[in-house]
Amino acid sequence: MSVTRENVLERLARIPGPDGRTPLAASGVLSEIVVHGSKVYFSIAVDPARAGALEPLRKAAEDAVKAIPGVEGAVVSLTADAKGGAAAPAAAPAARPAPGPQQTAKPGLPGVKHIIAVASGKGGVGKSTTASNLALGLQALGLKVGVLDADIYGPSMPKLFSLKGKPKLKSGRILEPLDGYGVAVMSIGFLVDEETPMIWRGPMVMSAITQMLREVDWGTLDVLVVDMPPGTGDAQLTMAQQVPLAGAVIVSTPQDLALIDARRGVGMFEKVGVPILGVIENMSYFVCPNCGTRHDIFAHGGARDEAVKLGVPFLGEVPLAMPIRERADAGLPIVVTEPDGVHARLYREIADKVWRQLDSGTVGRPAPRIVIE
Ligand SMILES: Nc1ncnc2c1ncn2[C@@H]1O[C@H](COP(=O)(O)OP(=O)(O)OP(=O)(O)O)[C@@H](O)[C@H]1O
Repeated sequence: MSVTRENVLERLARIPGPDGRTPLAASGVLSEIVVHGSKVYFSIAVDPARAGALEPLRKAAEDAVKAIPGVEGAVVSLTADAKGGAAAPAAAPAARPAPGPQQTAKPGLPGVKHIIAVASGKGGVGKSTTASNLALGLQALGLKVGVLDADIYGPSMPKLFSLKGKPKLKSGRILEPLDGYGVAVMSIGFLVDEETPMIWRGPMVMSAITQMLREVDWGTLDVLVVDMPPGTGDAQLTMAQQVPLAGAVIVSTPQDLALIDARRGVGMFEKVGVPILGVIENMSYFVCPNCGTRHDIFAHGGARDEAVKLGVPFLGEVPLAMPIRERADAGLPIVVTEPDGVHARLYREIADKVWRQLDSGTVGRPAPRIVIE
């Protein structure tokens, strides 16, 4: 028998919702219900302050759905609703600037000092490669670092950190991150088959991210780097709103089209009050490995100009270089496997600029321009 959304709602009508009276199915807190073959996925939006108390409700809903004939698996998670987020206790990192106009106070992660996003307006600009090398660059500064692969549609961290296998369950629902060159890594790629991510949409994406953020034992971290899904659509906006971000790094290539998207990325974070830590120009130029001649294939310098125009810091240029691609694709990130090379140095310098802002609490403010009259 094939399972339908109605079967699921019928079961959920028998369980009292978060107020203890209204049936869960009618309480207006359910996300879209996704039925994929014999598996069912949905989330329940709750006030984060009540998340612990409502865990039995989550479990009851999951068990009820699993009991439907034909259902082989169900994943039900609690997700923070916007109203609840605003009422949540203010445990955000100390260095965090005052929330912007549309930003709500989101509970921070215990033990994690700063959470930063690495984002791009469009796909394929090297966001994940940059995120992994930035994380390792921060580690090279002597910091404790984690990476959360939130690119739910195309998780790359398992490959970039050469990690396979499933995270161990620590206690209850809490997972242990995997260790990639000393960095704590969590990715949806560790948890689901390659085929599965495509069905995660809208609220489901948020629910998966919330779980990976809050139900993982991150330990003590100076920085948690979140590799965002590319683009500036609803999923990205929701994530930027829900994750307690100290700031965002935007990766762009220098072409006009990529820059338009990068500008949208900056706009998206600013809209939700997340400061921009800066822009990185990736694939900025190409140095011929044979003759050493430099070629500005994509019209170099566009991202620096754009950063100046937008009034956000410019963090640095990373060239289009075969060793970066070869090592990234082989799971041997250049910052750790060629630490004395010119590329590792570039990433460390970028990491240093990011860390200085986080550590000094001057996030998102560009360096003052010195004018000589
Ligand atoms: N500076 C660079 N020099 C050479 N190759 C690079 C550089 N940065 C990234 N690449 C390569 O470009 C490809 C895309 O990079 P990556 O997967 O990091 O991009 P992305 O923006 O995260 O993509 P997606 O949006 O698809 O997740 C990879 O093969 C990667 O090795």
